[in-house]
Amino acid sequence: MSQFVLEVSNLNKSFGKKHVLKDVTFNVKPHEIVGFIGPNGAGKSTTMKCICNLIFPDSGVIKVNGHDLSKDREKALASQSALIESPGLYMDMTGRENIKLIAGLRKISKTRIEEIYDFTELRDALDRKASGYSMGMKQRLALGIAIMSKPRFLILDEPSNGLDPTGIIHLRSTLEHLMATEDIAILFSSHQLGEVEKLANRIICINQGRMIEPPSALNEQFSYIFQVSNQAKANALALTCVPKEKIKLIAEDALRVELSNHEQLDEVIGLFQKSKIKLLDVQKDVMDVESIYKEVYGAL
Ligand SMILES: Nc1ncnc2c1ncn2[C@@H]1O[C@H](COP(=O)(O)OP(=O)(O)OP(=O)(O)O)[C@@H](O)[C@H]1O
Repeated sequence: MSQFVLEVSNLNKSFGKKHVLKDVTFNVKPHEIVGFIGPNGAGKSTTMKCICNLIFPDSGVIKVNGHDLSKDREKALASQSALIESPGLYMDMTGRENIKLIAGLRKISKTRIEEIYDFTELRDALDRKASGYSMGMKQRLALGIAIMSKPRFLILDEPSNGLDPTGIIHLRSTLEHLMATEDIAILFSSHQLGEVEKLANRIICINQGRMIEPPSALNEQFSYIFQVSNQAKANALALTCVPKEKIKLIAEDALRVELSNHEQLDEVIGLFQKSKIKLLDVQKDVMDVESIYKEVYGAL
């Protein structure tokens, strides 16, 4: 079993004389939510379409769940699902009929279908025609259908496009719920930088068809501020799993800790709880992604 759900190596793609993907290389690990950012025309959609086999790269290798997309297409595609551009729903059918139709084609169990009904949170609206749904409802239905066959990897191209603020908040909670309940990793592209910051646990950047190093500040997105009953003890405990330079004592009862992943967050909280340190508050340290983005890509 591969340690990655997605491996993209040296992808190149040209449209006519225009070389739009230049040696694009990155990986996605199980259970990661990776945000894919870059200005208009940078190559995000083209990369995603290559991964979904909607267009073919000129060279390079794409492996999904260890299966090479060009050599073992069926297995590679069976491990992934995608929402690219508009959700492919039947608008003159109800939400329930849309789900049942695809469930029938994919031979999905009754229990799973019930889970998907719940996942969409459409409730009574499940029996109304999809044409009357809001963008957010259509998207939840499409997401439910996308995860029905339990893919290990999900691709979302600009999932927050066209959603109002309520829809965006709902999308976030839907994706968080998805991560908590399904064995899945997600790669999503977005221009909503605030959303990327809140949703992704890693960010990858592309510019003019080339992957570029995310600025180190973006990796600090895992910084958490812990307000605790005993700062000295909490500091000593945090030092057992995080290097000294990643911990800052920022107030009498608080410390800011830069973590590498969510597992480390659980580890630190577990250590505090075991040592009976009271956690008065835990907050993700919000950073200004927009200014970092401008720094990387210049004025857009
Ligand atoms: N079918 C196509 N034929 C010709 N050029 C294309 C085609 N698809 C994409 N391109 C070009 O490839 C480049 C990358 O486009 P792509 O859609 O991948 O960028 P993007 O990062 O997704 O941008 P956006 O955020 O605006 O969606 C652009 O210059 C675009 O014009």
